[in-house]
Amino acid sequence: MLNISQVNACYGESSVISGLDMEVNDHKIVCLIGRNGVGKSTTLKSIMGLVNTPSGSIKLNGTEMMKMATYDRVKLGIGYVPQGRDIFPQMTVQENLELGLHTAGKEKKVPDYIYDLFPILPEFAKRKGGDLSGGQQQQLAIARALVTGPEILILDEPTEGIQPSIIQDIGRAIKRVNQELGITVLIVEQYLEFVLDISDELYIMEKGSIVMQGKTKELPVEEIQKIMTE
Ligand SMILES: Nc1ncnc2c1ncn2[C@@H]1O[C@H](COP(=O)(O)OP(=O)(O)OP(=O)(O)O)[C@@H](O)[C@H]1O
Repeated sequence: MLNISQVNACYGESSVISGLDMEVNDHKIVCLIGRNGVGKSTTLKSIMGLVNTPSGSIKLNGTEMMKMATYDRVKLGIGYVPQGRDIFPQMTVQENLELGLHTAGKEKKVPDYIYDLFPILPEFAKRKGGDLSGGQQQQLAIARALVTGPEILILDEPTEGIQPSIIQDIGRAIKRVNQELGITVLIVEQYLEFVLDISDELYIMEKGSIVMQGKTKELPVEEIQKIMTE
């Protein structure tokens, strides 16, 4: 379980997140939503140790991560796909995946289930990452995070810049990762329809704080729509 308690995060003097509390329960798909600029990406960066977090606690299965380097958080069991995906465009699909293995200090072989989840990857193994479409790059980025063998997979806006038919494929792959591999998933998203379809639990953020949370099926959709568009 991932526990975030009373976390503050800032860029220089400017505080972006204050007193944030979140729990991501094992084997669930949890989404964090909210309008542009409310602090969703900063929340994920706080979990990964990529932003200054002067106070609070972030624990994975009881282990405090606040003072850990990003590399050690990955080793502890967190896979992270940043916004924009960060694929290395000049490296091949295969090389991008091997880089993921290297990050986790794991053996040199990409597990077969990765290719089963994303069949385009073996097909395009020798293509440069930069030559793939947005949807294909997203699949590669998720696969690269999965080869580290994470307990929890964190995705920042996986549907951004991807055409609707491919969004469905990505949604299906994320559900399989969750259901078949038992990996917990935390997603930051703006695309409400996708979120309502995929998530078990939702957190809604406004100006650096959580304003609503609960089981997706039990939350008032109209109120959420209002928060997202106001
Ligand atoms: N590197 C940075 N330096 C200074 N301010 C930043 C930096 N990154 C983000 N911010 C500011 O922090 C606030 C929260 O940004 P954040 O990216 O976390 O929001 P978000 O909810 O993920 O929005 P979006 O959907 O646009 O990605 C915004 O006001 C943003 O301008």
